[in-house]
Amino acid sequence: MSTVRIIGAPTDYGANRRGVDMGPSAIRYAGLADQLTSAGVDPVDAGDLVVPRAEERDPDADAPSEWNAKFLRETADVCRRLAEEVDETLAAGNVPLALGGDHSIAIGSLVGSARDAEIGAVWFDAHADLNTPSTTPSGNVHGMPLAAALGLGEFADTEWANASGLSPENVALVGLRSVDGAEADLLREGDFAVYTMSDIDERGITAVTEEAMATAAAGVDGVHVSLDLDWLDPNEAPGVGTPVRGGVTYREAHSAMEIVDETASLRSMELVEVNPTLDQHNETAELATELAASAFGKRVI
Ligand SMILES: NC(=[NH2+])NCCC[C@H](N)C(=O)O
Ligand SMILES: [Mn+2]
Ligand SMILES: [Mn+2]
Repeated sequence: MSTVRIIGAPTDYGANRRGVDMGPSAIRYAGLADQLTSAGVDPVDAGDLVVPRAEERDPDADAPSEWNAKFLRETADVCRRLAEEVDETLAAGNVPLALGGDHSIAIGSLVGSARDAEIGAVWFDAHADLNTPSTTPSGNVHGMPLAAALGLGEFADTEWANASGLSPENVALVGLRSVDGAEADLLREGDFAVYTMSDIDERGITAVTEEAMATAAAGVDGVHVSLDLDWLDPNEAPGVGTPVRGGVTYREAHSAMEIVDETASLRSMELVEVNPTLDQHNETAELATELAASAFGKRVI
């Protein structure tokens, strides 16, 4: 039985709306450990990383002055510690499951997962999260983690560049429907495997997810699955800070996570962007726990 180590990263530094730092608690209270147990894995809870309150900090401290990236120093600090936890979890032969927090924590998951291995990544998200401090429309780092972990643009000068055994040919983005101008250029020109909602409409979630997982897994040691809850339609997942209409349904989401399990290449995973202050009766957190269970092998019979 594999052991899944839960690591909470209660940040909201990277998001425009506060409250996503309560995600790890909400996901635990929604029954994450029981769901994982019912999936046939053994959950171990590593607790939460210590994350200072945003109120204690200056959003612009230490970042190069021309950079539009709020709380970058704080985000870097959390991600450094998360990367360490993820790396140690893998070294012990276990599977890390990080709980956000906003999506900026993915920098830490990706860097940690890729520290001693070549990895791929599948990004289930309405957004591409490929902005950099010069292309971001918002200055919110949760719109930048994939660019940061790949060392794109200004991120080439940071500790993350070349630190990671992750390259664009092994990155698949699934469910896109809100992409900024510079991100669209990157996706058109780059080596990424890109699946918009239209591709899901045309080809079906099963074919798209199978191809995404196969592309991410090709020639590498394993795949990091990053699940941003705003990937789902806001009707299913209202508790997120940047909802976008037209997302995947409840059943499509489960179907995709079942394929993640069947591909048997899952190395590390994260559940991000659950914001309890925007949720209804914790249902988005509950959904996150169910989807994790599907990804780790839960079936009806
Ligand atoms: N992880 C997320 N929810 N990202 C939303 C990003 C929104 C927008 N593209 C931005 O860069 O500000
Ligand atoms: Mn998103
Ligand atoms: Mn995201």
